Amino acid sequence: MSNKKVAIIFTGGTISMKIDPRISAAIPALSSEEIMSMVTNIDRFADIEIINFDRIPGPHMSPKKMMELSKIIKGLANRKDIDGIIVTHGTDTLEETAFLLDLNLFCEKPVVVTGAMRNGSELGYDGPSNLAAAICTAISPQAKNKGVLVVMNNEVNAASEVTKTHTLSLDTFKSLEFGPLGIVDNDEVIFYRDIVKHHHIQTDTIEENVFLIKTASGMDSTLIDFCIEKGAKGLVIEAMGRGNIPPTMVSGIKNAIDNGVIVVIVSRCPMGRVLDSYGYEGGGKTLRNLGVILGGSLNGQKARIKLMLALSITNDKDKIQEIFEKDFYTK
Ligand SMILES: NC(=O)C[C@H](N)C(=O)O
Repeated sequence: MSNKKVAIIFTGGTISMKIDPRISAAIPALSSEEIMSMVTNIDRFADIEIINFDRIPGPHMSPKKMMELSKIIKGLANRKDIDGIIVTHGTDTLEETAFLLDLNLFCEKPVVVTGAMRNGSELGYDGPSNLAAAICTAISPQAKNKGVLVVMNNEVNAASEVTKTHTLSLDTFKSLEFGPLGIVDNDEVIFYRDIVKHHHIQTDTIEENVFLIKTASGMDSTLIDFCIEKGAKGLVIEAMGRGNIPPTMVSGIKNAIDNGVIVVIVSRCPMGRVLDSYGYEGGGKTLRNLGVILGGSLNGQKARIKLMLALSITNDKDKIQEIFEKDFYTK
């Protein structure tokens, strides 16, 4: 029986880096061929097609580039000879790209995002083992129709749930609230649970004029008003707890909504969803009455990606509310 074929799109990140002795710091340096040469025995599992998209660090990734990536993946997914697709990525923004792809792709074939926490000059470079686990996932029939998956440290997580939790641990990608979907063990993927609620946003463009503001005690409306002045189309507020903000920020939210800016509320807590359960000034109920949208249990950076995609298809607040809240809120 012939091998399955996997396309690997290299975008950069620590998985592509080595330490430059002149500056004693990691920079992009490894070619995709050099990286693949360290993934030993892979020819027993799959034929690999390499696509060199870029060699940028995670913080250099942009929503525009994510959309380019999505387009390339759509093309690959339509090819009969490709069984699965892998994206290598800097871990700093990996969850944002993975989530954008998850929302934008309608693809039966496995799409897996991976990276590395240690660069090619460090002891215990984890790029090759993460790539090996990603390849095992990409060729697995069980990984079909699961949405975009993030595979690192032999854990399989859903792009819609996973977040980077640790600055240096190899075990940094966690689905804090619900746990991983599965594991890679003995070159095989084993799934333990599934995602029931998949959201999709069909678009080829992205609205970049969307800002993210985190709340902290005593903050006022200065940053919100600044975003409105700069012509923001959307605003994500990382609120406190269940979705509450300091009373001094309420005038900014009102100003934003009066100016047609779509405002989505998420929580700065790492787990749990927002709800309009508090009625005091700045509480979720007062924000809801002003017209904010509830972002469920998404973190700020993911809610921003979703709002950017939603705003590329409509400016209608009710439609965007439906995009965010369907399946998660009944009233
Ligand atoms: N581990 C990593 O990939 C972190 C790196 N700063 C990046 O995102 O490119």
